[in-house]
Amino acid sequence: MQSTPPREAVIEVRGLRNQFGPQVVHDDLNLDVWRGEVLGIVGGSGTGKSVLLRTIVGLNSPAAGSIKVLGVDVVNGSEEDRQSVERRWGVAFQDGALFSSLSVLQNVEAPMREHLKLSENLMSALGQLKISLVGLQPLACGKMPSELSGGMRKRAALARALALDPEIVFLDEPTAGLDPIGAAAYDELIGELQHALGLTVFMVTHDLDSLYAICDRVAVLAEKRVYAEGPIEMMPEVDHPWIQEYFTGPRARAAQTKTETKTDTASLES
Ligand SMILES: Nc1ncnc2c1ncn2[C@@H]1O[C@H](COP(=O)(O)OP(=O)(O)OP(=O)(O)O)[C@@H](O)[C@H]1O
Repeated sequence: MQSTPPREAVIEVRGLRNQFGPQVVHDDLNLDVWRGEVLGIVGGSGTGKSVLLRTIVGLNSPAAGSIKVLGVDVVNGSEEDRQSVERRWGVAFQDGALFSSLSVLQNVEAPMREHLKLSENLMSALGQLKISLVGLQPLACGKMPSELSGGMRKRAALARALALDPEIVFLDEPTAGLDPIGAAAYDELIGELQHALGLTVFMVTHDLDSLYAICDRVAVLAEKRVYAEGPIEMMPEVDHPWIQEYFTGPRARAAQTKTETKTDTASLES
């Protein structure tokens, strides 16, 4: 009998507290993210989803607690350790946060320029590869961020997040502002990349379609902590008003039906 290999936590958050003045956003928050999973972070508006992401990637200093990413303490560890682990993750923010004065290719090259010593030719070739990996046409390489559609900007941000071949990708509201077809295409892309590259994906989202389509697990923020975590199918059983409303409401039912129909069609085709 084959035994399942033990799960490896690539992110370990313990006793996290985030506070802005008198406002406590997180209090004793704990979370594990497993290697290779797509984890969806959900919760009502203002529950601190983005703050959690920003704290893990070092853009916000917590009031208390520890965070280990790939075994490195990114809160209390040395700057050197932090920098070494930073290269092993990529982040794509909601609005893309691309450098407006750089072309798409230059944006994707930027992390390589900062962290690697590569020739211009190699950097350009790798940049073009990442850009094609996210489904953008070669023509997009020379465009400026202001010349891109919202969906293209998100893909360009993803290409930049993939620049250093990361093990973990953080996505903040990746499908926000996309039309349903664009959002579904983006979900598919994330799913494909996750399988092909063995990525761990930490995704803050409000999008129920994404949660049903690509997330292995969800973690729900409520009451200043991770109130519930597990496969999405378990969420309707959680006794919390927001979780009940979110996961059993008409939008959740529609998203679930959509995924079931897609799975049925796929199994008929195979
Ligand atoms: N730098 C900051 N200074 C002060 N307050 C902040 C700061 N960053 C976030 N907050 C507050 O922390 C709370 C959580 O913010 P966050 O953006 O993480 O919420 P969210 O769950 O991502 O919300 P949404 O779903 O609406 O995007 C909010 O009340 C916000 O105003």
